[in-house]
Amino acid sequence: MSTTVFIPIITVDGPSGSGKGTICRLLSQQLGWHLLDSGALYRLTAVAARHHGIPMTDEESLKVVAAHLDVQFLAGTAAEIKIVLEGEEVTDAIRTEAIGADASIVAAMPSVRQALLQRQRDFAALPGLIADGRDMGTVVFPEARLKVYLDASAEERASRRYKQLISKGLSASLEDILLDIQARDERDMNRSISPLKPAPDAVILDTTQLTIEEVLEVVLDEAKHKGLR
Ligand SMILES: Nc1ncnc2c1ncn2[C@@H]1O[C@H](COP(=O)(O)OP(=O)(O)O)[C@@H](O)[C@H]1O
Ligand SMILES: Nc1ccn([C@H]2C[C@H](O)[C@@H](COP(=O)(O)OP(=O)(O)O)O2)c(=O)n1
Repeated sequence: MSTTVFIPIITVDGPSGSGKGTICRLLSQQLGWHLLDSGALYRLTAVAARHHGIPMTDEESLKVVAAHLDVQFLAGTAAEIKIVLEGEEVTDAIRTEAIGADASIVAAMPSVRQALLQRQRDFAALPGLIADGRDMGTVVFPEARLKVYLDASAEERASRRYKQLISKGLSASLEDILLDIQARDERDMNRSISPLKPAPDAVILDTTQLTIEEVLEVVLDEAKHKGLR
């Protein structure tokens, strides 16, 4: 007789700059669970395509790139995960706004999403998984015990991104970032496949006026309610 092992999963979805990555890293540290940064897979597909000279319009070739991504997620210092693509470290290179925009374009292609689906599900392992993305609660892990949807005003999200870039010593324009965020929201929310939207059973949290610590506390409380800690 085979038994199915229950793997606890917390999904965290939401638009760019809502705080998903930050909260997911902290949750993964506090609970000691695995972490899936699904956005990184779409970013890596865009970077690999650029390396191979494939235009972001060529869905047939992009699907092949996504299906054969040669990537390793290596444990680095603290919560930092080192990402190696085709033997080259790309941890920072995949985080630019330009790659974010390309990722959002390839992510609207059904065959690219299909090619990455099983790879994402394979991250589920004991003692548990924190899954960060756009469709974690709706499509990839619909059985997750706790689903969180983080949101914040576009202006607040742009301001967070702006501060993040400036603190890294990069130059940035707040207006350009706001326009980029609005364009990405529009594409991610209105695509025909797996659009960004809260799962019907998601806990929706507007973080515009909340600190990172406050958001973490609410999510940890919800996890406790669901018997996850
Ligand atoms: N509640 C918050 N209040 C203020 N700044 C935040 C908050 N949540 C996240 N940030 C900051 O906003 C930036 C973007 O957060 P991030 O976690 O990368 O968002 P996402 O993964 O949703 O794109 C980071 O610099 C992070 O420190
Ligand atoms: N599960 C996911 C994760 C990301 N995407 C797409 C849509 C996003 O605009 C890009 C980049 O995602 P990522 O989470 O890395 O971006 P942000 O950190 O939120 O700016 O990938 C997706 O369609 N589905």
